[in-house]
Amino acid sequence: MVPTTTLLRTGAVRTLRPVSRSTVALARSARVTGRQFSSSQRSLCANCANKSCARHNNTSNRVRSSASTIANTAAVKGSNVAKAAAAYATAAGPAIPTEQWAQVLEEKGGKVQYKKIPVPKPGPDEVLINIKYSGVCHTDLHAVNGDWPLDVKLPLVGGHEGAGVVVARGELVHDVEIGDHVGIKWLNGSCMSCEQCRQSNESLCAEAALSGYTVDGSFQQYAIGKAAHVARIPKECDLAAVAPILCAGLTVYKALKSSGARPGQYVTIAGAGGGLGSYAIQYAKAMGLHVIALDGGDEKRESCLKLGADTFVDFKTSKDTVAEIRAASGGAGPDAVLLLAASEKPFQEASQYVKSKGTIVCVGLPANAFVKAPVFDTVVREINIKGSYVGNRQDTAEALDFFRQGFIKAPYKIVGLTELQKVYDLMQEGKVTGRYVVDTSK
Ligand SMILES: NC(=O)c1ccc[n+]([C@@H]2O[C@H](COP(=O)([O-])OP(=O)(O)OC[C@H]3O[C@@H](n4cnc5c(N)ncnc54)[C@H](O)[C@@H]3O)[C@@H](O)[C@H]2O)c1
Ligand SMILES: [Zn+2]
Ligand SMILES: [Zn+2]
Repeated sequence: MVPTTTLLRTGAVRTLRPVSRSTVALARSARVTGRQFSSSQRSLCANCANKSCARHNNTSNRVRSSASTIANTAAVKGSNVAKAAAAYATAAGPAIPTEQWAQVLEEKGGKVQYKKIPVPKPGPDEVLINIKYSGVCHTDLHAVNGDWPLDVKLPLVGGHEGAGVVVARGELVHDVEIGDHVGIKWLNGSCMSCEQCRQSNESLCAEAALSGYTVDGSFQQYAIGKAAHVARIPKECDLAAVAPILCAGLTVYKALKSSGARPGQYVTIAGAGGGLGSYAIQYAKAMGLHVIALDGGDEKRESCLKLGADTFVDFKTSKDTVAEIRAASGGAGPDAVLLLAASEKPFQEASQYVKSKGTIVCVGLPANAFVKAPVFDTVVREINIKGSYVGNRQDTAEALDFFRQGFIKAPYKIVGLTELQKVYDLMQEGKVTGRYVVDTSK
């Protein structure tokens, strides 16, 4: 064991308690940044919806737009030449290679392999995205381990927090331009016509395609997304910093909304030092909540308090987490609990400390786990227990807007896509604080 450096978004390098050599190696190779965006980078076109803005009126974009217009017009005419032009509206866009680097999982429980694979072509209602950065979520590790009761595509390119630039689009896509910044999120596509889709519960669609699970995701340089579902990323947002919003940020933002917690109330966040947890602290603070962070170890304590948590409870050293959480919320217990950990214990404990009439939101997905609550308490204390699963397209837009406004500055560490396996190894050991983001160019 040797001392390591833990690099947080501030860019400060601090010596913390000893951790394993793999942490050291990864930390050394990580390019660390917490920069969201500088004011000079803010463009005039807030989210590039304004097609008459200066950015859209530059020559190259005019050429690209006219290329796609020709392609779309041609598609309507239906000639063979026209169809060929329409199928791949890249005329003035960047050259698209036929091969690319990707991390591929060949077998359940195996190691990911960094190798060259073909660049996919978008279908009529899809876009091809040059992925620049992708966050690494614990869900990606569940996919590798195959520990959920849901089949994984094999071979698989994982990843569902991919931020990049549109380089090609199918002939039915009219509202995403080549050059737009978009994100691959967990929900890659859904049928858009079933009852759940009609009610904006797209993640509950029986036909849902899941990025990096049932379809290839963002641990590759070029990924496909359904145009209707890709996240629209404002151009002023740094693509590395915004990547974790596409799952971690979106998921915890929606879960906080589902909890019904109001400004001034208390929320306990279990798993607060991890990826989802770090973002949950920031969203909760931006919503005016008091935050009680629950996680283990000094590195996570320091990170949670730095991100704005009012109290930290250490599940590894506390003699009575229930009593500590109650005390931190003034005795009555927190109004809301977000269960974000990938372990079962917090799911068994939350009903003991949540306030009467409070809400427990289950988000983490530990394998083979159960939620436990005494029926008597649940009834006479009117405890609400619910699940929350990512978010819909509107939740995505709202979560991104919190980020765009500068409220969300959780720590992330950038490493090359080549180092994905090392990130999985650290995550398996519970040693990831905040989020790792992979750079697909390295
Ligand atoms: N519901 C959804 O839509 C959704 C979306 C994304 C991720 N997830 C799931 O959420 C879980 C967390 O994902 P992540 O990327 O944040 O993982 P992560 O590994 O980054 O963080 C998990 C955190 O939980 C902490 N933890 C472990 N045991 C604990 C305990 N007993 N008490 C308190 N904290 C404990 C760990 O120390 C770690 O900091 C995963 O199971 C993932 O699959 C669900
Ligand atoms: Zn995720
Ligand atoms: Zn549907």
